[in-house]
Amino acid sequence: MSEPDLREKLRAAARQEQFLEVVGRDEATARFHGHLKLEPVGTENVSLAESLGRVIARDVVAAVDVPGFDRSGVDGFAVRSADTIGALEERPRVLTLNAEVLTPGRAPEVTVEPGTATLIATGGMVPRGADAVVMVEHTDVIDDAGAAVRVEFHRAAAPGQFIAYAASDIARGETVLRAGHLVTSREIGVLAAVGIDAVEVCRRPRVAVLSTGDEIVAPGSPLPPGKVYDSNGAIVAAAVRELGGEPVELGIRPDDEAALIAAVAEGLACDMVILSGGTSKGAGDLCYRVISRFSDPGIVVHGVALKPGKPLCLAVTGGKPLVVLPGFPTSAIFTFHEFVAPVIRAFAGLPPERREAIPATLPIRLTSERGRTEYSMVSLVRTDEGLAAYPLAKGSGSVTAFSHADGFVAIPQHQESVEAGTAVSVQTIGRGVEPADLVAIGSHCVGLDHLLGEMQRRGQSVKVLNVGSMGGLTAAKRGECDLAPVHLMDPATGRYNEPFLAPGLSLIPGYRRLQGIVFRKGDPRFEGLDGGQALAAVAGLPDCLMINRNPGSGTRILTDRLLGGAKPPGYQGQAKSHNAVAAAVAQGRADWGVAISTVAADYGLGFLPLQPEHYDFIIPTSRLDRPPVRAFIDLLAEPETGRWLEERGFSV
Ligand SMILES: Nc1nc2c(c(=O)[nH]1)N[C@H]1C(S)=C(S)[C@@H](COP(=O)(O)OP(=O)(O)OC[C@H]3O[C@@H](n4cnc5c(N)ncnc54)[C@H](O)[C@@H]3O)O[C@H]1N2
Ligand code: MOO
Repeated sequence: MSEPDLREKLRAAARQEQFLEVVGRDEATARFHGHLKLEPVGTENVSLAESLGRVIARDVVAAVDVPGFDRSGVDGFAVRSADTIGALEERPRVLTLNAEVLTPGRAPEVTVEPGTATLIATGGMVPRGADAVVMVEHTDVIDDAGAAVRVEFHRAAAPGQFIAYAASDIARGETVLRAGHLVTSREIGVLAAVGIDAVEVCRRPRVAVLSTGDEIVAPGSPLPPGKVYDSNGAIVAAAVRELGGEPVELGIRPDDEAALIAAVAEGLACDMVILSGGTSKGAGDLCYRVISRFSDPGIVVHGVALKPGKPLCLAVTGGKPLVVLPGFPTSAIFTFHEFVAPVIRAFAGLPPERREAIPATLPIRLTSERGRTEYSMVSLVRTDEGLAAYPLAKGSGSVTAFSHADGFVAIPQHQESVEAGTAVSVQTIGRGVEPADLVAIGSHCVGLDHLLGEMQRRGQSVKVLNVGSMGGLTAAKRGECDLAPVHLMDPATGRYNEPFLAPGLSLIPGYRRLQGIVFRKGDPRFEGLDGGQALAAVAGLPDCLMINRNPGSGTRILTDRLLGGAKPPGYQGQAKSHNAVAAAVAQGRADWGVAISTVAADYGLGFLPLQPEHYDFIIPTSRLDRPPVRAFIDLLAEPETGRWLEERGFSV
């Protein structure tokens, strides 16, 4: 980059387009809603079949009775019930058969006079005079040549027996569906029953969805270094559809003011425009500036005292909402659901969402930033004492924090932490909380992913929380999981996992993963050496950068042991997973690190074996006999599992 270019970028970055005024959540909602008409954007007539998934716009009143006539519920004889009083098997009543057969759809012509009966089928119209139907099973026909056909009745009939009276299901003039009702197959059945073939539904609000940023790439394209797939566009468009709207996907626009103004103007042909990214303070954050071009009234909120979601920008122009969601995926979708979804629902004719808050206990301490109400996404697991709410502490930049969450816990603006063991209220997201058959909390491994995938294929639902080996051990001690996958080396003895067992915990041996040095293939500083030689060599190479692991991780303990107190360049770096180590080496941010062989292979890296580590399963002993746990232990022992693990570079 040329010197003038650099200076220009720096000036832009330092310009600090301030948030207008950071406001609280209620204030933000009030300002936004104050400029909007929260009602359906319009209605349209659609055919009955097309009404599936739509919202009824106007109360639907039945124009006919259902059933439309007094209808027989059985195959038998229509009678006057009084004629059957006292009928018994051994003393039947005998009635004369009328010369009419009432099949469904046939209007009766003959009145059932006293002493007579008419043959009627299920669904037939009950004739005048009759007030009951007797099942054919409880009758006998007397067919003497020359005489009128007579019928013997072996049972008395109560008045009204087996007759569904006209309008007993739906009465003409009755409201069968109310405005705001979502049409499912069941509603379609009701509409059809009252003869409706077209229905007035709310028009789906059209919502333009736009992702911004030079770094954003559409899924399906190759991903150059430093670029990011557009997940916001996809999740927002799908959420719009879920809420009864029609997304109009405008795709991705670069950080270019003119292009963005044109895109927003195009989007304003819809009922609402939603952008994401570029609303904070970065050098390329121009959405705020773009939106400020639009008036009547224009921006009403820029900055909310929430985490995630601070840079949210809410505007209204000509009655249409114009929203910039923060770029970070969890911030984007969280603020979408908090501020935008209620507006889409109203535009789509849907009533406000009913939300559920359920009590749970926080198993670990949560810290929070002062000054903003912080919403921590949590995953719920069942324990003997109720639900435990595990924070999915991946931050606003994560996609999975929101997508994997069962709900969230709010930490008030002025609180800095919530202690472990605190009772919290969890606001659930979307679906209800379904307890999984098997809960695994601990260290992640692709081998375990395979095993759990197999469990799922066999019909057992699984839930996995990757919190590291230590976190898994603690969860097992507290009875929060069925299994804790761990690889903890005792620094004193070099033994794995077993030294960490506590009373009430059992150890099920898993498999071994080969730990070693990962490096870029062809690097002459490593090629041809063995692990030990490489470790000795790097200590003396000042330009050979290491990427280290976080203290407390099994790999860090091993690395420290093998380095014997040496601290090669890069020792202070702290990647949190095998994959993060491999990515740093593959991308040249570091030259070497310690990771497992399977991950080295996935990243196309060179690998110098150091030693195997034991990846085992700690299981609360009280849960050993749970059928899903037994099934998991059995699966581990299957020869096919062993073969799969060996193929992937693990040893059993
Ligand atoms: N100096 C400050 N920096 C930041 C502040 C601040 O107050 N001062 N606020 C932080 C907060 S809080 C958030 S949230 C983010 C939001 O920033 P922007 O809304 O401007 O978003 P970008 O910078 O464009 O992107 C952030 C992040 O998200 C990725 N991204 C963007 N669009 C998409 C997409 N469509 N799909 C997937 N991922 C996307 C983008 O690549 C960035 O990694 O700012 C903090 N910074
Ligand atoms: O508001 Mo940002 O969403 O804290 O990360």
